[in-house]
Amino acid sequence: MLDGIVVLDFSHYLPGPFASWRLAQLGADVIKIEPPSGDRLRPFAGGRLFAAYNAGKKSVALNLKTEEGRDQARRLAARADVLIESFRPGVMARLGLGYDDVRRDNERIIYCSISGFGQQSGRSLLGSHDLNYMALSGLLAQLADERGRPVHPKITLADFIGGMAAAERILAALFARERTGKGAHLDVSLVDGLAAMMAGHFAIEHGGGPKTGLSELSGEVVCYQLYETKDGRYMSLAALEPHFWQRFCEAVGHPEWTEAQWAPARPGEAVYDGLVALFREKTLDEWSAFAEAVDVCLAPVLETGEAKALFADGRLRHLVRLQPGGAWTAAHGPDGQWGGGEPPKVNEHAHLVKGEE
Ligand SMILES: CC(C)(COP(=O)(O)OP(=O)(O)OC[C@H]1O[C@@H](n2cnc3c(N)ncnc32)[C@H](O)[C@@H]1OP(=O)(O)O)[C@@H](O)C(=O)NCCC(=O)NCCSC(=O)C(=O)O
Repeated sequence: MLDGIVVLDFSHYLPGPFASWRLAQLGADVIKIEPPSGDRLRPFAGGRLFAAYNAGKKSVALNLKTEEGRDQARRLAARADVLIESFRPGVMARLGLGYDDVRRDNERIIYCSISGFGQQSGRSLLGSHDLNYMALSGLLAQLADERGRPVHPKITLADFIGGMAAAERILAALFARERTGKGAHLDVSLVDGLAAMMAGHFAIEHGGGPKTGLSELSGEVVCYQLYETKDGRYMSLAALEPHFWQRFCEAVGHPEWTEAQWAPARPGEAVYDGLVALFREKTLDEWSAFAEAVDVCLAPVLETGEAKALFADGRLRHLVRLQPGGAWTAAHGPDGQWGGGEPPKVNEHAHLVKGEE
């Protein structure tokens, strides 16, 4: 779909590389501009995290603190369709690679600046990371334990939501460019991505409702709840529609619970206590088999390796990649590597600039 679209990606860590990875999956040609020391993500987890989101891209190492490096970057930018950067606001302009600099040679460029708090806000110039965005957007407070303490998630949600938002804006700008012939400067803020997710919570609270969003979805009712199994694992029951709940109650031999779909999920409440006891009668595997046999919106809470196995053997839909020509194929190799092939080595594609000299 994006065959022939060239994305020049100066970004580090996760949000920008995730955005360009999504575009690469749609067929774009992504060239990473890395400092000679490489993307800051490269050293973590033996390079595996970097590999997951950078496979299929090209790497050119440029020292942008030298005139030669900046010159080469400018020449690449003059030929690119999309440029992504995620430095602190002002960094690219100081390097002579800001939007106005690049636009002079390439007025069709779609220039995407990813930042924590936008290019111009009270916090714009402060450094920040994913945990800060989750904290400030109100999202982290929604991941609290029973005592109200925020739970530190083991995945960086703002980075990925922000990366998706960046890819979404880039696609919209490419579409607009088809109609107008004009490029654009996109100001994507990672905290904004989370604010979009929080819009429903903000609206409910603004209208005098709870600060925890919709109570039907926030763990307060028996039909939409996590239950512990005999082997200490958890099942997610999400029987929101009355027909699923009724079918569940009948399938587990408790048709008398049908009327109690919205009963509170509190110890001491008869139906809740009954469900807790019921789920403890079977193991995760036994409940998983039940969930595949009976259509009631029930699914096991899986660990990483278990989930990966489900994707890998096709029982969940594969993460897919669009190949030139339009065929969809699995985006991960047999060794469990995700993203469609090997990641580039630092400066593996140096010829992309040398060829021009
Ligand atoms: C992540 C940061 C806090 C890191 O801050 P800093 O370490 O102070 O970096 P800055 O971006 O301010 O500046 C980068 C500096 O590197 C220089 N620079 C950059 N590329 C090059 C190359 N190729 N060659 C030479 N020098 C280079 C650039 O000129 C700047 O120098 P000087 O101008 O001389 O300083 C910030 O980049 C930032 O706020 N970015 C926007 C939001 C973001 O990406 N957040 C992290 C998401 S990942 C995440 O949250 C997570 O995984 O956790």
